[in-house]
Amino acid sequence: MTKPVVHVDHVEKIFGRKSENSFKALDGVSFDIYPGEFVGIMGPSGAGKTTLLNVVSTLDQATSGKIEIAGRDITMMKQNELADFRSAELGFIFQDFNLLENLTIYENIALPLSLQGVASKNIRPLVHQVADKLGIKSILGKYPVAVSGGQKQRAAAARALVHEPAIILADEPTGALDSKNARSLMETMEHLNRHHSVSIMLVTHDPLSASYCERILFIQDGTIYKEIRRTEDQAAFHQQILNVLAEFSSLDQA
Ligand SMILES: Nc1ncnc2c1ncn2[C@@H]1O[C@H](COP(=O)(O)OP(=O)(O)OP(=O)(O)O)[C@@H](O)[C@H]1O
Repeated sequence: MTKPVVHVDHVEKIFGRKSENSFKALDGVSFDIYPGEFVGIMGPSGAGKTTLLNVVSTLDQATSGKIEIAGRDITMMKQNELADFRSAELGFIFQDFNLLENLTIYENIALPLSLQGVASKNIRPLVHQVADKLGIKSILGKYPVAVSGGQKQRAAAARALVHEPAIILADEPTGALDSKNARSLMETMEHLNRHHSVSIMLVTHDPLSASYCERILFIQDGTIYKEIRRTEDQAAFHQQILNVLAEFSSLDQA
């Protein structure tokens, strides 16, 4: 049987030490993401989405439970091991692009490889290949200030992918884009997932972005409230997502 690329097992995250001030942001969350899956994480504000992304991405530590990525238990790793693991196995796409302004788009995309000590002659074909996949070959020599928001986010996606990580972790990647660029980025992510088997975990508030996923986990009060899978076309899935979000707002009003 295929092993999951992300295995989250009864994870808890408690903020604060003293019992009167402590807050359980994740309360026994378990799920798997299999290689080549495109999974969305949704839920109301304060539900625990960012906390979940932070513990899966090794940026924060779970209080208890186990998280395995690409078969390695990240909850047992030391800080220096985690840094190496993160740069080899994870690709990040954030809302605000996080491109370095004083590096060209080429240099930004090459960064994860340079940090891993890949020789520059080997970097060039890899950057060109990923830029080609994302349709940004023509802007490789430009600086971030000289390209559009949509191109910046494609460059950030290329940087996340260039070292072929086990999984891409995306946090509101369309949050700073207009609707045309948002749609285009999501179509590209869907293409990368379907045709290049890139595994993606996407945290988003946006039902339209989420409708590009194959499966959505809805989080409420630190637990998985519901899981839905795309079985029909995207428009029907979009409607299904809106229906679950409506359940949340009726819970809020109850
Ligand atoms: N460092 C912290 N210390 C204490 N409580 C925290 C901390 N970080 C988050 N929380 C609390 O944990 C809960 C979950 O927060 P989290 O940021 O994961 O929610 P979210 O679902 O990502 O929300 P949003 O959609 O608004 O970004 C919230 O109640 C938040 O106040």
